[in-house]
Amino acid sequence: MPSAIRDGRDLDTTSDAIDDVNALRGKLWNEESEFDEGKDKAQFRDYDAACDRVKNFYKEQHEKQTMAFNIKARVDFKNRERVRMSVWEAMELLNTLVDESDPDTSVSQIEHLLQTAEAIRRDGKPEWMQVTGLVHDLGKLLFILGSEGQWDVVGDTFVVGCKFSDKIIYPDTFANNPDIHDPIYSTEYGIYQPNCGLDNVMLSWGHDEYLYNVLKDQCSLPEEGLAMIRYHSFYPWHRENAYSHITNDKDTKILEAVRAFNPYDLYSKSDEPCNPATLRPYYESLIAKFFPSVIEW
Ligand SMILES: O[C@H]1[C@H](O)[C@@H](O)[C@H](O)[C@@H](O)[C@H]1O
Ligand SMILES: [Fe+2]
Ligand SMILES: [Fe+2]
Repeated sequence: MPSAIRDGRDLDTTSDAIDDVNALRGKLWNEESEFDEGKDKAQFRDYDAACDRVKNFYKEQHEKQTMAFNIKARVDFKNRERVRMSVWEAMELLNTLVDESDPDTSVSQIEHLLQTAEAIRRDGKPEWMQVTGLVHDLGKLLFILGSEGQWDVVGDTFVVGCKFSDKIIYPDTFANNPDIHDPIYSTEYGIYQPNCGLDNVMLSWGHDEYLYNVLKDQCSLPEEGLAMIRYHSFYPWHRENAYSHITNDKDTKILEAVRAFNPYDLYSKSDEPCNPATLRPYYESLIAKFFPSVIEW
């Protein structure tokens, strides 16, 4: 393995390291993963069979994630007072949240983060991807730091500003979202140009968007790691192939990375529980390679 990847340092600044990542990308993304198949894959994300907690969550989210709300959320994000905390402190703080949108896990958030990272590590993936797994849901801190509820923090994401895709789970629950009556937002392209690319598209506000914006200038994860964070909940795109009319070639490239990450996030939910105390030294050493000791959240 090239040294820059093994050591995991300066991945965003040295072009050698970026070449190393590119050279390995094909290999990494295409290998078969070895998951503990405790639960059959078809049993995950079964929203028909989901309990009322999950159904009510999405009904509320799909009604309230309007374009107006999304603009306000971004303005509030820019103007917020920032809390300073280490990555591990953030993991511990997050542990009080029970995610109402998730039909597949009731384990604590710290366990989910460790299960994801451990599954990536077991498959021999590089350190930057392990640590991406470790932090990918830390955006749920939004709930503790100031959100309106869970509906603007967790759950799958989708595009706002154009017609809501029927590839989003429970598509009928958009019936009470005022944007479906907007003369522009309700059209296929809405405010977007054909194939403008996801960089120019507004995704529903939540833990992915928040964490991406917090970390993009405060870590040395490669572009693929940041994409895994930003788009991991964007199932209508990465699983259902929606939105090809507004995505571009750059998105097609990062889609591979997001898809490579997804099984670790989803299927590790049935793995053995992890012990945070035992794993902490290993992950603290990885955190130190990619993040400053204190992050402004
Ligand atoms: O319920 C889950 C959970 O909130 C995850 O963190 C999110 O990434 C998924 O997209 C969602 O389905
Ligand atoms: Fe998530
Ligand atoms: Fe997750």
